Amino acid sequence: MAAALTLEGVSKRYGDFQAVRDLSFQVEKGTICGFLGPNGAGKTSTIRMILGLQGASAGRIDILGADDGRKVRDRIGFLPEERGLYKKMTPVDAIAFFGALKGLPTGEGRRRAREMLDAQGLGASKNKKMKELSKGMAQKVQLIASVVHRPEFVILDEPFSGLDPVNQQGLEAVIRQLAADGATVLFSTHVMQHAERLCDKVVLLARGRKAFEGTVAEAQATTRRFLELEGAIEAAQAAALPGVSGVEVVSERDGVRVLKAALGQGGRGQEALKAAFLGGLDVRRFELREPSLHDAFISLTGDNPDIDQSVKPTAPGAVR
Ligand SMILES: Nc1ncnc2c1ncn2[C@@H]1O[C@H](COP(=O)(O)OP(=O)(O)OP(=O)(O)O)[C@@H](O)[C@H]1O
Repeated sequence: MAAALTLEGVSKRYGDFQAVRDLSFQVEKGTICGFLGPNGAGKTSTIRMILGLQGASAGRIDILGADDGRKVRDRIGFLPEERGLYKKMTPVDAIAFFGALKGLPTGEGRRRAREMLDAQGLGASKNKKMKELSKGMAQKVQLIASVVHRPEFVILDEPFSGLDPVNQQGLEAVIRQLAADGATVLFSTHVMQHAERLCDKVVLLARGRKAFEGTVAEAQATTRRFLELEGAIEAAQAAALPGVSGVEVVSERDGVRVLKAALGQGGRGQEALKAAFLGGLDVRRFELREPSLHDAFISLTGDNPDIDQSVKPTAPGAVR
């Protein structure tokens, strides 16, 4: 499959601080790629380099056949992390305005705006002022504004942040539809569940370095299955079960613990359960669990994606 985006050995320095290190990955045409990592991992810096909004300190970027995102800006749709549309505009005007910036005639922009707002359940708000919309509605409008010109490549920086679960689901549907219509989508997030459901490929970033590139299933296969056990069981008793390579106490109440027992490579836990019952352990509940992408991230990087990795840059005069 042809690549819509290729990064080769890309790095970004802000003064003495290295935000992105030797990053290489590809996004194939027509696929959905999740760009995943904690806050501060370097996602926004990379996206800005892809768009040509800031130069790379080293390395090469090819987007839609161009060596600079600015050369193909009309073929790209971008939802920035910082949101905000002109408060006094109506959604239709705002969307048409952004379309016009990408070369879409205003009349056509307004027509598409109405159609897309209707499809997103925002028909009743079409002619309100932006400042009268809820945050979730405004975010949907901004997403529509970023894709109204039907770009070949859509880049969304943390598109799920600030949305309630219903709107998050709606956004997942929009992203799927964009790819079904032939667009290539790259979105950043630190919430692994969205990527788990949506992505053909994920690129995991930790402290500016790539920790993994591949499918969600491939990422999950790098980490082990585990048994979740509940009962009056000591961690040491669980650790002694056959095939168990490590035990974590998830919770404990009145001597009843929930334990997470990691299984060795390929382990299915039958031996451990058999030994637990034969040994008379007080097992009240057990479950064989597949690792989530979140588990895979932790095992691949040693980092928790929920923990902010932002480090204050030491360079004098460096500004975000
Ligand atoms: N213009 C800048 N000058 C100096 N340091 C910067 C600048 N932009 C980003 N950084 C630093 O680079 C690191 C990576 O930031 P970046 O915004 O790329 O991460 P991120 O993964 O997108 O996180 P977030 O989701 O919080 O934006 C952070 O430590 C940040 O403080």
